[in-house]
Amino acid sequence: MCGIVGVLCADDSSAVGPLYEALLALQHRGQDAAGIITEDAGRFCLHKDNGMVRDVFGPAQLTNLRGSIGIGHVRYPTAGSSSCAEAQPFYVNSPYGITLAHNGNLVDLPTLKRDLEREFRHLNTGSDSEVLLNLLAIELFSNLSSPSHEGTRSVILAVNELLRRCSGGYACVSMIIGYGLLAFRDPHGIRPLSYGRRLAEGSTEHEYMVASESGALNALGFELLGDVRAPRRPPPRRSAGPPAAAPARQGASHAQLLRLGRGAAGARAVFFEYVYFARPDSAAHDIDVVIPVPDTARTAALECAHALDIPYREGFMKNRYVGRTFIMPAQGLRKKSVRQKLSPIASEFAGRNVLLVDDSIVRGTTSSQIINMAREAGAKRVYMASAAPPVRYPNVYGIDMPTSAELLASRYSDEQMDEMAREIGADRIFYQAPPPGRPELDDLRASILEEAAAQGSSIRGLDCSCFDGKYVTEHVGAAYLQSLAQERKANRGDSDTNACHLLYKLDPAPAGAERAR
Ligand SMILES: O=P(O)(O)OC[C@H]1O[C@H](OP(=O)(O)OP(=O)(O)O)[C@H](O)[C@@H]1O
Ligand SMILES: NC(=O)CC[C@H](N)C(=O)O
Ligand SMILES: [Mg+2]
Repeated sequence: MCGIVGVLCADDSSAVGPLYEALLALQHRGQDAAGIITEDAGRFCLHKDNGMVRDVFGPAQLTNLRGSIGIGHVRYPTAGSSSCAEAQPFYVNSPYGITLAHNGNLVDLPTLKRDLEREFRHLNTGSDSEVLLNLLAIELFSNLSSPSHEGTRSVILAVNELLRRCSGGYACVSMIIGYGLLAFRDPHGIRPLSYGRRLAEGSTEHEYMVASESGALNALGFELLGDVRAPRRPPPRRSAGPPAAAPARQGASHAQLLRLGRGAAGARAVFFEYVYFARPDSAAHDIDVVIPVPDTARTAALECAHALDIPYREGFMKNRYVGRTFIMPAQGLRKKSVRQKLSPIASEFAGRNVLLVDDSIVRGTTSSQIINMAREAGAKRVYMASAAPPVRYPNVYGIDMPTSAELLASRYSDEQMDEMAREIGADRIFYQAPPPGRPELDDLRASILEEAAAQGSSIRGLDCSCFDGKYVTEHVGAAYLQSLAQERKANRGDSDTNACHLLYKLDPAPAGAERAR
């Protein structure tokens, strides 16, 4: 998923504080690497590395990040490797200085890389975000050097051209030396990006923030102004409008940031950005207790228990020092971390029939471990429920699940649920499903769109490709998915090696930290 943030403060204020705090608020979107870049008197100050935000930034690093404007990133790798060379933001020095942080995934990467080679750009990593930055640089160069395209307009033209060239899911924040802060999203609006403002302390001037989630804005006291709009469709070649994005020029009116695009109709968010509720199931008669799989599933489990009228109990203690397992980069690490993260409270399981509720089952790593733990703790029968429907198709837009082979549900049809339950050790498995006669994803769509509208979001459609295999962009067909699978096979060893630094960080901290109190 990755988390991105951009901050534009009043001239004499420092951007690094809000950037750092926003990254902490977005930490759950990426645990692999973190980075912040600011601009100070025409120079970029950058610090990035592998690790969690608190590990990457100490007082010394934060002090060096001077300036009133900056962008930041927390990374969950979906392209290239986990190497710290691919931590973000990325930077190029021509035209001017440009830096970019990206959430999402580009499809058709080989073609874009070939194009860049032809245009004499050097790529130093396997990251698709570096490709995006170089495309932006090329387009800025051709537009900024045209005498008829001045300032903001030339930046908008450049972004429009980039949108035309790139397929996939991408939400980006960028800084251009001498121009300011820029934010844009892919034409389908697959990845989220919100923006807001607050009054600078002791001043009547506003400061602005763009972030992957409105939660980061709320946490820092920014008033939510809306989503960064996705253009209605990929704009035609060399067109000036509608603008997809606008820069906030340093020294110029901050209000320019408000012109962050038009025409959000059709914006399409990916369902994984939302938590939703499971419906009661007819098999509720012998369930004694509903137990959530912390953290994300709590809301779904609570609603499920309420609807089934069965007691809700917190049956797992969560180790607060272990992060999200699904976004860890290697299967061995994910498996080990589920055990480190959750431990069963025996009295909640002993002699009971339990319904474990999770928000989703993807590879089945969490469910198989959790079910095992529930049995070890003395549960009589263990049922497993997923608030999301079966995840059967790869995600190519910024979630690291590029092959169907690794997805538990892809190995079983709707008629083979008992076999699937056996694979993960459950007595039965339940998925969110529509009432008879209703199209499969209707309820799910309706509930997410209702909640999004209540939050003032402009989302009108959802990318449900993981459930139905329908991809909204071009280039994603059987051949493309096949090539991703081959690439994944070739790179598997890589990702396990790169996970070592995370194992190191996860292991020693918890016990020591607790004892120190
Ligand atoms: O079937 P899997 O491949 O295991 O993936 C699904 C699990 O991963 C996520 O949890 P995660 O530990 O990442 O985060 P959380 O603490 O927010 O629930 C999600 O909430 C499920 O529990
Ligand atoms: N999860 C993401 O959004 C990843 C961004 C980018 N594709 C990377 O791998 O760094
Ligand atoms: Mg979970």
